[in-house]
Amino acid sequence: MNAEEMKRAAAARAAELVRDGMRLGLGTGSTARHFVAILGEKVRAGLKVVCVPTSEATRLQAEAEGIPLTTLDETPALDLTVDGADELDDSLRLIKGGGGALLREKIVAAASRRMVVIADGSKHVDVLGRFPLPIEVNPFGLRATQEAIAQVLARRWPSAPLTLRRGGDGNPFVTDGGHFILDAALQRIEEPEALASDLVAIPGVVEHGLFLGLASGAVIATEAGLVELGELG
Ligand SMILES: O=C(CO)[C@H](O)[C@H](O)COP(=O)(O)O
Repeated sequence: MNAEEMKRAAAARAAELVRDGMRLGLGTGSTARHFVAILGEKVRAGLKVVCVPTSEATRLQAEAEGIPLTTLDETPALDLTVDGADELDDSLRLIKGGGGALLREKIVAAASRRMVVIADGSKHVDVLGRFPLPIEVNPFGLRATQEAIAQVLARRWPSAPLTLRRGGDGNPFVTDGGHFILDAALQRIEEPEALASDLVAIPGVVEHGLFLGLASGAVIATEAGLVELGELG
């Protein structure tokens, strides 16, 4: 199986968890895109669900698929969110935000009774951190916020690069919420919980890509087949 086939296989397994009447959170990224496509087929075949997308990109795809959408204002509690991840460990701790949707992804995951991660085997790691940690910040006071983050990181990572994410046009990448993203190349995050609480204490930090205690299960597609972690049902 190539990478796309693996993503599709993980998405198809997660789609088996969907029942009539469910309120769903729809993730963002190339793996979540497969899930939304499969869900669209089921909706067109008669499945009744309402969904909250985690990004404008996912909203557009879901609309094109004919999937009924709602908002967290109309539907503040969801049954299940299915989303991809940039990394996950055996304890279902995640790094997310490679696609820049971490803020809405985290709000939607937190509003869901269950969050199931879908990924190919390359995302499954022993220790989080090889993927640079996205940190979403308010553009106001960017430089001051960046320096405050660098000081916090320097306690454990004395020379970790902290880079403002840019789009293809060279301008700063702007999230759906109008914020910027700083990517922290940390390599190994031995204590993600401690880092998470340090980051949220910095004014200007809107959210970070450590998803801790949010995922209840994962479907990981490998060459040898599907591996399931945690609880799917
Ligand atoms: O967090 C995300 C977007 O903000 C994505 O879930 C993450 O980047 C994984 O994407 P992909 O499935 O394309 O590898």
